[in-house]
Amino acid sequence: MEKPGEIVKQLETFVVKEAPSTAYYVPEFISKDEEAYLLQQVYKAPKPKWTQLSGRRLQNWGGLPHPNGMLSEKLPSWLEKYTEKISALGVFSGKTANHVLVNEYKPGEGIMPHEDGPLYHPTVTTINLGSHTLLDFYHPIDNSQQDVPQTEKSRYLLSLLVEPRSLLVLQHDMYKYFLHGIQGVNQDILTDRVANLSATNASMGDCLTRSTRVSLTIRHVPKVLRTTVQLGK
Ligand SMILES: O=C(O)CCC(=O)C(=O)O
Ligand SMILES: [Fe+2]
Repeated sequence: MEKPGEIVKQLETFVVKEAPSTAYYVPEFISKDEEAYLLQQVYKAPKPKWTQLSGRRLQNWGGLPHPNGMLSEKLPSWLEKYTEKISALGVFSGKTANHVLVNEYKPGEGIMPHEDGPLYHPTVTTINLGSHTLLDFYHPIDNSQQDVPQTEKSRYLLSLLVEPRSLLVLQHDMYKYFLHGIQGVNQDILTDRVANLSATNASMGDCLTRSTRVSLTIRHVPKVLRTTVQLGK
């Protein structure tokens, strides 16, 4: 048995050594059948479950994270299987993930560089479905560097190639210090800035065409309201 809060040994072998601390990249974390099943479940959700944003649409499962605490909702069993499997890797300090954000990106869509903020345990785990993407990492804006232009280009650090069926785990500086985003493009040309390239099926110089990608972003929200919802009272 693992001690609570300890990262399991198997996960340590998947650390991306070419990136700052800490990114784990696990190719083929789930099978093709599991991928098809998860996509089927995502697309079974009723239309109002989707929120359309600019550049992506999303489903929120588990409750809405809030500074005063999340009114937590039980996850559906098709997600619970994976929140439990991933939590058993020890990435949430012995706690179990209680929140899942499903993001869908069509080719050409993406997400602006951002931080995930203080409402979550500082670990994000992502199961990737349907298409690859490149997740790009950026230095935060440094206001003391007034003479150096602070553009996305100058702040860009590296990218991680996430392939379908892979698991990505980000902690420490890769979660807390660097910003992450996805460019809204149709194709990705792989350069030597793809830090996990040697752990993927791709090679330097490859041009990968995006199709629709669905990501399951699995996290732990520590602050939960201890409320029993009583209907009809
Ligand atoms: O789709 C992804 O992998 C990234 C999503 C993300 O950054 C977020 O939901 O905060
Ligand atoms: Fe994010």
